[in-house]
Amino acid sequence: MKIPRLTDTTLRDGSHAVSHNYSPEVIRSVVSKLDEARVPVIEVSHGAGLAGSTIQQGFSTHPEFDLIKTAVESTNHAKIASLFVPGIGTSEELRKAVDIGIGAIRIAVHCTEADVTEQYFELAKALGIEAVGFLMMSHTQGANVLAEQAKMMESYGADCVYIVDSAGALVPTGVRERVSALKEALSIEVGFHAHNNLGLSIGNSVAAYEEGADQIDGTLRGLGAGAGNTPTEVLVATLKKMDIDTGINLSILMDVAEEIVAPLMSAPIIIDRDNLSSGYAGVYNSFLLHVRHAAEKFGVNPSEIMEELGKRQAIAGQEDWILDVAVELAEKKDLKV
Ligand SMILES: CC[C@H](O)CC(=O)C(=O)O
Ligand SMILES: [Mn+2]
Repeated sequence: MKIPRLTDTTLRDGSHAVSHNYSPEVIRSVVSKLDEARVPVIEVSHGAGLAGSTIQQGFSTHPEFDLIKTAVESTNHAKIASLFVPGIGTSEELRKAVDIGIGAIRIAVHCTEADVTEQYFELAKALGIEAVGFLMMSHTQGANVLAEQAKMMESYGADCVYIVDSAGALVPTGVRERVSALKEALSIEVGFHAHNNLGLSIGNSVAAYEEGADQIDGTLRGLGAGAGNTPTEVLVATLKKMDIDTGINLSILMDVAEEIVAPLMSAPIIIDRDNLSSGYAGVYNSFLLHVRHAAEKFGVNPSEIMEELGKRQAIAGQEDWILDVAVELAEKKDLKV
């Protein structure tokens, strides 16, 4: 059986769950442990990628390049990756991150927008780093559309393209169809990134692996946007049970998850009403905290906001719709009274 390459994104996707509040000390301690455990790739950046620290996405407490530098300085083996969303980040930040020492960039777009990534794949390859494509909100499109989009990324120089279940809305059959379509269409690697809104992050990651996914994401304790991600330590344990030895030290992972990451969480990530309704409606997970704030401010039910955003098929970058929807629902409620 092929051994999948695991990327731990606690220090990127997890950033959404801690309101982008990572300190250099946290970065140093988590990266050192992941490195010691021999996790091959560790992603570090604002949750929305390079230059994501904005009023719309949420400000980071510490300058992102200081955090990335700390990460690079804390590794002996692992590759440090960052996320890059075209339009949020620009070539300037990509160059700067490469100067600091990242070894991979993960270029994320809504899953029908691959054509905007060309210049960034070309730049990443010209700068000599690994370039990975991230097809966000992959549940919204069928396998053939995703395969076409992935082929575009391949033609721009991508080394791997991910099916990204941003809303945690996919079930194993949907994951299988999508991953196998990419495996068939591409000659490069295929990856899978899960969210746990339907409680399927491990099951979906295993399904992706069984369809041939070469790269799989996780986060310690599942710390990530919304319902969180595939817990890295649980994934490693599950793969071990399947006789797939990733070479990662499970006991170190369990310790860092328990002793360093769990205390960062204001509350454990559970599949509560908001997370389940978000996954069920197919709403982007990083909208969760914004939806909760808007619901509280305008006195409406977060699930209703999720349902409406799902109907409108809101995508990353359309966070301002959350307020629009909350105001409209509040007005309707007032009319009824
Ligand atoms: C804004 C980037 C986003 O959080 C990427 C990601 O992890 C996802 O879509 O799930
Ligand atoms: Mn994610």
